[in-house]
Amino acid sequence: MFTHVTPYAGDPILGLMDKFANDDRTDIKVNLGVGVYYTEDGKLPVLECVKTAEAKIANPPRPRGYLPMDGLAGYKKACQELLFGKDTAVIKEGRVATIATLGGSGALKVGADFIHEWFPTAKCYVSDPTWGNHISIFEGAGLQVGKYPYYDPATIGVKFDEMCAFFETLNENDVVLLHPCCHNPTGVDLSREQWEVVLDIVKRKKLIPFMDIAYQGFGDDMDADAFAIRLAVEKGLTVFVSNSFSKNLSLYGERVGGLSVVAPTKAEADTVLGQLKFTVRRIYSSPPSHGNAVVDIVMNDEALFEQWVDEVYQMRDRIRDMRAKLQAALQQRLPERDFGYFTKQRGMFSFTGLTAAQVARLREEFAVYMVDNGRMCVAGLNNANVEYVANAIAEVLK
Ligand SMILES: Cc1[nH+]cc(COP(=O)(O)O)c(/C=N/[C@@H](CC(=O)O)C(=O)O)c1O
Repeated sequence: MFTHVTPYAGDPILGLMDKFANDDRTDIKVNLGVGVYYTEDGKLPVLECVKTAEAKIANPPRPRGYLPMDGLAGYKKACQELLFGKDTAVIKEGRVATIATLGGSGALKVGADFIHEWFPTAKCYVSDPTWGNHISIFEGAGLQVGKYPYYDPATIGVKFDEMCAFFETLNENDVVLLHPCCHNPTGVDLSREQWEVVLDIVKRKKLIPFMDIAYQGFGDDMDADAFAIRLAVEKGLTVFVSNSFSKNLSLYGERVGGLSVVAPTKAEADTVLGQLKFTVRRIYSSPPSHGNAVVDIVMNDEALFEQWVDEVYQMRDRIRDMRAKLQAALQQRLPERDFGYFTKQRGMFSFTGLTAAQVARLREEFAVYMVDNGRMCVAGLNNANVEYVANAIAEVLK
């Protein structure tokens, strides 16, 4: 019956979790693979603000009825205010259609399905490289997916002129998938000046910008990290924004994300919201109640919101500290090389330039796990393992 079905090769990122868990070497093993924040003690944190919210949810116990297809109103309000700014015109004018989704992944899927249904000739273009699941999700929704020039290993920067020239060749309603901050996997972002240029091209060519922000707060700060999103609104663009609370609320398994679509008019936003709800209904019907409740409580209580922002910045700063320490440790071991990219790159990841063979040696000889493309999740480093990791990288680079 299923003999024609192709075996699944496994996911290059999530597959590492299983390999790491099954690695029974007892001395030291370091997980720099999946984009998850670990504390200095190497543990997944439960944020204080989340503990408070969960205590409220637990007492008195709440029934777990179906949520609306688009999620709790407070959850949607939180997404909009984080992405577009509190009390902004676009929100007051009712031009943002927002739904709660099953993580950022669910937001990308609902958005991709919506685009394929209502813009059937649209193709999707992702940065080269990008988060691998971007390609799978949009192809799975039926869109053809291409790549636009992005990362330049020679400069450890962006192939900006090539990127702009490529955008000039695209057709009306083609989708360009953009990382507003903390680019995955490179950690290399566009400057504010470059965003101005790119979004002017997007506007003139009538492209559909789809901005995927999964690390808000890990770059500079909550508002600065949303600069590109707010600039798109300022330029009068229709923009799709997928957001994730997996990392900045450390709620990976609760599947908390959002999809927002900024429309030209309230009437169009309302129509889009209806179709987004219909798309949710026919994929997973409604979002999970616990994650929705946690986000609603944390984001709409002033004190808890402030506490949350502070906890995110503590995570951000610890990652920055680890970037500096690893860079110094490697520079000391291999002074002839330039490891400046560790502190130039931002967010959770560093694109090391290590080859797949070198990554394999790190895993096999040193039990240091990274994604095959050389991406390192810096949040897996701590003061107990950073020297060990530097030794291992220095060895495979010799
Ligand atoms: C850019 C980006 N967008 C969306 C997601 C999905 O997040 P979620 O809200 O959990 O559905 C991730 C997850 N990235 C990490 C984990 C993964 O691959 O799923 C990663 O890159 O390791 C991203 O890195």
